[in-house]
Amino acid sequence: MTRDLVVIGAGGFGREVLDVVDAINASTDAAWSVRGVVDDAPSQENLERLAKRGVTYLGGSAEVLDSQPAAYVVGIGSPSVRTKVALSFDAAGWSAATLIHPTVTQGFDVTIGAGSVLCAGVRLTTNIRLGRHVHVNLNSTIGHDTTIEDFVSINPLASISGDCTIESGVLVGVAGIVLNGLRIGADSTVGGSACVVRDVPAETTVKGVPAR
Ligand SMILES: CC(=O)SCCNC(=O)CCNC(=O)[C@H](O)C(C)(C)COP(=O)(O)OP(=O)(O)OC[C@H]1O[C@@H](n2cnc3c(N)ncnc32)[C@H](O)[C@@H]1OP(=O)(O)O
Repeated sequence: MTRDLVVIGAGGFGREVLDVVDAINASTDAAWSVRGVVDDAPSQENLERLAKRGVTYLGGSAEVLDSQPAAYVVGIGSPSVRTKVALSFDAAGWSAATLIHPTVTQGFDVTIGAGSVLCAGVRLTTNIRLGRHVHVNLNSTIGHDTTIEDFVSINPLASISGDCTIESGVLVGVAGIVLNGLRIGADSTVGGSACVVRDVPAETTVKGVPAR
């Protein structure tokens, strides 16, 4: 059955989410019908990019929240912005869609929360928990027995080892590595290409090798 979908965010990740939708539809017989994209302040360039792919710009979130509820997904990389947007759509009775690119591989006993987006080439092994509205970007890997809490963003090529806990609202930058058994505290940021070798407290930015 085809379901109506609204994508929030006309920026880079919002349009990458449209690519995930296209790939799902190509592999599963038009699972989603994209009603359009919501953005409170789209650039002219991004409006032209949407028009070029034949996707309707629906307006800002306030006006769209007044329309008939559909499934929604937030294509915004920032965990804090994504949290606010998702909570407003949830409160208005919209339902979060989970989008998994057909090239994603999953092992035994993996659960993925509503609103999450897994991009091309992501690999999850076994006994993994992903919360709500988690983004796992291109070619990232998540190891065994790891928990990724709500609203986490894992950027491309990141590698989260086994037995890790990534608390809510964390951003792991492009090609970031978290060694096994570690905990990244809520709302922290791991810099691009960092290697995390010890636990990171909440609301902390770490970068470099070893990450500090
Ligand atoms: C498809 C996509 O595009 S997905 C998006 C991919 N992008 C990412 O994942 C970005 C991840 N973000 C980062 O790595 C950021 O640089 C952060 C969060 C680590 C730091 O951001 P800011 O606090 O704004 O740092 P800022 O740019 O001011 O730099 C501060 C210092 O840290 C250094 N620095 C910045 N990022 C890094 C990094 N990843 N590793 C090591 N050093 C870094 C800078 O060189 C600078 O050093 P200096 O003071 O000696 O000149």
